[in-house]
Amino acid sequence: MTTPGRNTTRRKPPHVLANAPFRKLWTAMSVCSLGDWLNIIALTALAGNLTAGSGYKVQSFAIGGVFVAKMLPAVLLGPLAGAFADRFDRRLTMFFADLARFALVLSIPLVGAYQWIIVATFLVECVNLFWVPAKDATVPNLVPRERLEEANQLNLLVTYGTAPVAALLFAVLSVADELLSGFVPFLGAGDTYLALFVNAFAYLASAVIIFTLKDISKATVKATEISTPSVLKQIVDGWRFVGGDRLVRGLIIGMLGAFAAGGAVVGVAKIYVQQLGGGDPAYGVVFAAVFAGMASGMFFGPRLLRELSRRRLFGLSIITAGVVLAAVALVHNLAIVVMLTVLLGACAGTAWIIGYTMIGLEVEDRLRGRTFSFLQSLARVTLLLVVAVTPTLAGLFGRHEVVFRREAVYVFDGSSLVLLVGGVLAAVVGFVALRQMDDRRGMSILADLVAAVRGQSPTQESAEQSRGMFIAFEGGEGSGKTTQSRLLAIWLRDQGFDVVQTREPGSTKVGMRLRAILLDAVHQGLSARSEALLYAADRAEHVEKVIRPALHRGSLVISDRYVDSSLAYQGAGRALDPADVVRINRWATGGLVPDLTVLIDTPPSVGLARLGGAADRIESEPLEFHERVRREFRALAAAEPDRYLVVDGTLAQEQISLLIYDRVREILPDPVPEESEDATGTIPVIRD
Ligand SMILES: Nc1ncnc2c1ncn2[C@@H]1O[C@H](COP(=O)(O)OP(=O)(O)O)[C@@H](O)[C@H]1O
Ligand SMILES: Cc1cn([C@H]2C[C@H](O)[C@@H](COP(=O)(O)OP(=O)(O)O)O2)c(=O)[nH]c1=O
Repeated sequence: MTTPGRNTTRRKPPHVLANAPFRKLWTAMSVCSLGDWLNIIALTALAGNLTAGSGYKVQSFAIGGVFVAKMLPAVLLGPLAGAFADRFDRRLTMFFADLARFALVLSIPLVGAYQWIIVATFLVECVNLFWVPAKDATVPNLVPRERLEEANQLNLLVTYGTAPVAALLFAVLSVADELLSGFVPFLGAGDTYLALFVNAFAYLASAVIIFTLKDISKATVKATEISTPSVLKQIVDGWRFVGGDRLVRGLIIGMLGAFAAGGAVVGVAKIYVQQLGGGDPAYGVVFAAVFAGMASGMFFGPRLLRELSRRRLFGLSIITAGVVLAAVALVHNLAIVVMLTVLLGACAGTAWIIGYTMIGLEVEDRLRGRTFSFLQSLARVTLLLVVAVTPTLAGLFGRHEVVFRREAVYVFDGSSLVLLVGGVLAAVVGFVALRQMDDRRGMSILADLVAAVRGQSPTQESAEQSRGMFIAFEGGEGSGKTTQSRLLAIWLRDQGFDVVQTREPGSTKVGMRLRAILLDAVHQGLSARSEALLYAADRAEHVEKVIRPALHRGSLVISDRYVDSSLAYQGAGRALDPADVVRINRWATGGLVPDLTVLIDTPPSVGLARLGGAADRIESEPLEFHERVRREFRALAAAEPDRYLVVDGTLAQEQISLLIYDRVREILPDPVPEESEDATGTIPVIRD
């Protein structure tokens, strides 16, 4: 029973950060993330600087080694650590892990040798393997179920959002390091020690925060359920499930290409920047540029070129990323490289977010979860390979100078080569992804792009671009569309054309059910919007299953009613916003427009009088409704006289037919001269 006056709706739980224990954990997470990123940047820079005197090759290998040491533990030992998190107290696990990381990172400047960087990096990552599942398993204990997604998003935000912050912080600390080197005994230019100290103290700060976090209850959620099985097993299983789906295949190939392009820059940034005369601060800036670009791509990308098909934007952004990457490789100017890197990141971020959203929206439920986890494992492995392999490859290639007529020397080194090859590969991958999943095949991408840049809707597909021809009949009730479309079909078949005669609504299996709902006089309560959507749904099915395949076969398609009926009946008749009706129908039909629309213009009083039998839902609308419909049909035809034939529906049937034949004859594809038909006796076929 409810008490009057009391708010009976369940109150929304407060924001997840209002929850003090979670806020503490999140703060610790943020600090650690910042430390992690600082760690990878500082250590790769340090590895490069320590080996600076030993030549290009050694230096490249040294940097690649740090990346490998960083990534290897997760791939090799991931599943073991999850089990550990369930068996021990999570607060203490995290606390001691933080202390261990603090000590290990602090030891690096104290030892100051390359070998120790590798060992310490490997150990820090091993410790991370305990920290992360303990943290992941703690979140569901602190946060109510309905807030879990929000918590995960915040988690993701700090995991990647701290990267550009750390990179810029690194740039600042490198400058400070250099400035202070004269006064503070421990510091020297290029030793990145200041960054490592900040990194170490971030772990210490996290340890203190975690220690005060007394509310972590004993395990109710098992970390083993959260942490993933072996990465390799996930990938193999995942591919078995999703590899057969064309769309998913295209998405995954493309997203990995985007990811790898960003990874290639990160992998060789240190040596490349050094070749361009930049020091550690510049390295920090390039690193930040990749992530800042990615973040802006993820944020702005989906808002970009709204009129362009998302699938096309996806493919195009990867191709652009590839081209930009190649430009990064060839342009040896630090400032331009930084700007291009932001652009590269933005393209990669756009592709990634569009791909992610598309998996969410278009991949069937059964496959979606697997697709996401497959993608994440694969992304991790790809990143590992890319950041580890790129500096190594760069090292193998070495450094070459190209001399142009003695005046100009162009240095082409391994890092340029790797970036160039990476760019070409990314462009190819983008191209493959586009081919795999293009939803506007046969339509010019350039024209779409130009239209989208101008904020216009994409060029509509005329059936001419496929091999067949598409004629639609429109008009009010009883105007004679059915009669005339049948006669036209007979006339065309007599001439040997392959004709598909069809109508809306109800020419497909699903369409028949929709038609029953739409025209059944019993369904009086249907709202105008659902009516418009149901007609559009019927049309989408009609276009995809009947019209488009027939056009691709080269047939002539004659449809009794098409999009204009919706504009007239739902737009004008039901007074919906015409722009909305246009938009949903463009989406439903993929922009397919008839080559010719025949409007049989008949006064409603005449047409309705011709109809016998019970009126269906729409026929029984008042006369005024039908007048509005007629006016709209006429207005549509007047706006595009080239694509319409308007005939007076009160004329005699035969007269109307002749007018229609005359007009259709003009646009018939490949008219076969009568003599040749007589001569060969062959049936004319429609070709381009
Ligand atoms: N030009 C015309 N003059 C008189 N009656 C016609 C004409 N065209 C069709 N009819 C008749 O009108 C009725 C409705 O025609 P139909 O082709 O089914 O129209 P629609 O498909 O537009 O509702 C039919 O009985 C048909 O024989
Ligand atoms: C295709 C379409 C039809 N309709 C209506 C118009 C017609 O009353 C009905 C189609 O029924 P139908 O019996 O095919 O009528 P007609 O012979 O007049 O074509 O559906 C719309 O309102 N919107 C649409 O988009």
